[in-house]
Amino acid sequence: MIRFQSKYSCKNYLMSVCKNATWKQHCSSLIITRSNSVASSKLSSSCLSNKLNKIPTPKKLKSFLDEYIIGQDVGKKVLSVAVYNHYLRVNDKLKRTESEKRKEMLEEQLKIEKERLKVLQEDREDGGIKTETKYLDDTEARHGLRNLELQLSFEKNRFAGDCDLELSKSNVLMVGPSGSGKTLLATTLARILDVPISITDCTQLTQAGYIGEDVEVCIERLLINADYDIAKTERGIIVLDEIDKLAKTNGSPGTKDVSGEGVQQALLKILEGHPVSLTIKKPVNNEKDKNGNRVMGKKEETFVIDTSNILFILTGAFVGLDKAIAKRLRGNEKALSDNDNIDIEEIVLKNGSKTSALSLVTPTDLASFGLIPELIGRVPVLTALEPLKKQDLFNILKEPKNAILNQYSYIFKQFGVKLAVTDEALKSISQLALQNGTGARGLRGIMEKLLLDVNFNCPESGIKYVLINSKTVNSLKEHENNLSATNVKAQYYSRGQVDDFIHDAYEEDHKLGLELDSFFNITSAIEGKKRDEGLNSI
Ligand SMILES: Nc1ncnc2c1ncn2[C@@H]1O[C@H](COP(=O)(O)OP(=O)(O)OP(=O)(O)O)[C@@H](O)[C@H]1O
Repeated sequence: MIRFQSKYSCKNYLMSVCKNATWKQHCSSLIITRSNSVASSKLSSSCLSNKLNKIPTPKKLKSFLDEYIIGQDVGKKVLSVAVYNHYLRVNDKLKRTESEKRKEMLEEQLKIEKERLKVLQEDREDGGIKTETKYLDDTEARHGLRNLELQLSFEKNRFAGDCDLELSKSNVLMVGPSGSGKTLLATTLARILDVPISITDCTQLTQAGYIGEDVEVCIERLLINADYDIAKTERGIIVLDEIDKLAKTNGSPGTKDVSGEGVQQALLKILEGHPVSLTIKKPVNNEKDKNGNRVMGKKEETFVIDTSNILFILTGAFVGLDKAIAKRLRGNEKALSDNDNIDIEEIVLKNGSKTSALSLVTPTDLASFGLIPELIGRVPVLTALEPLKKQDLFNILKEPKNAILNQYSYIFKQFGVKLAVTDEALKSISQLALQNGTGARGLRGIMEKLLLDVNFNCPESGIKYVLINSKTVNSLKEHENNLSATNVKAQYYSRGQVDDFIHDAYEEDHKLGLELDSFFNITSAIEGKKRDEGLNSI
């Protein structure tokens, strides 16, 4: 913020520094109060427009993540710190640029004010005052000059001790089994920070010039998700999913690995931070067809996006990496299992605790897997997500803000059915998902199968309450290999059978029974009140 002593000096100054016409227009609309005039110049606010106003602390970020993501404590912590530091760095960079611009502006302004003071003094000596400077007196001009000098010296000393210090970029690599929450973590962070995000599947990418998508497509998607706002794009998050699929292959000598190593090479520049020029067709809806109907047209436009402030989060399951890590550690640690099953290897640490082998991943392991050292070097923050255990899967069904069970209960509520699922049933569902080895991703599929028949039967049928208990899940298990046999044994109740509904729920899940009891008590109390009020109003 720049303080000016008078509207005159402010307007004059802005006119002198602004070369482009729109700025001149802004200058004339500035509102300045004469006492302690503050020109909230749009010039400085434009510098700040791509700054995150308040970055939540790592602790706050983690507690936000806790509301949506079950387990993965280490991953959440690492990511919270990395993201916090990344945006501190982004803001610091912007503050420095802004400070440089301010210095230039203040220096220019000082020059102008000195000139003015000179003219004023000459006028006084001549005994007359020129019209254009009539409301500036000597004392005010001196005050203004002093104020500007103070501001300039503040700006000059602002980064005095740290002017050679440049914080380097910290992209993140997250390894972890499929369905453990890697993408969910990144998208939740973007939502908390209110920054745009794009997710690109690396298996679609190829080296420029070959059939497939060029690496720049990830920036193009981010730009689209940021509504073509360059400033917003430049502080967004890009997730490069399935990065492990880009591992170098030991193909026959002389053949080019255009979808593996070639893509890794192409990613280096954008990961490090470079301006990337994109020519894309931007939709414009101001075109009309020959019948006068408005149609969505497309206009080719070129955007230059600087990737230095974009946070890249690379994710991948790295199948087999856990076995390689366990093998490496076998000399000094004891690997629990040494078989080829789909379970992630666990390692017993010296202190006796167990951890997934993936959480002990090092850059060397990644290089042996097939990532090129230059890429690994550009992703200094490395973290691993743990395979989800049965209890985690159970919690995922029930606890997060966007819990799967809440989503289904809500759908059923839309067609007037109260859905209740016992804890025993949820445990059996978690067990099934664990056996499938698809992590939390499998939970939704199981729920879909389980509720298909119920969902088919209930709407507009007179059924008001549905109970899913362990018998229901067992009946699904019986039909496990038969996709057409969806006739699961759910319990259905009509409006008059609410007591049976609560009683059956109590039988398998006492807590659920209590919850239903109090739910129906409250509901009937509300209904009673509504009835009474209705009577009173008659
Ligand atoms: N830790 C978790 N807490 C809550 N929900 C989770 C968790 N992990 C996964 N989920 C659920 O599973 C779904 C799939 O998770 P996500 O896409 O994040 O997996 P991923 O690790 O990226 O898998 P992939 O490697 O296959 O892409 C999410 O939409 C979410 O509903």
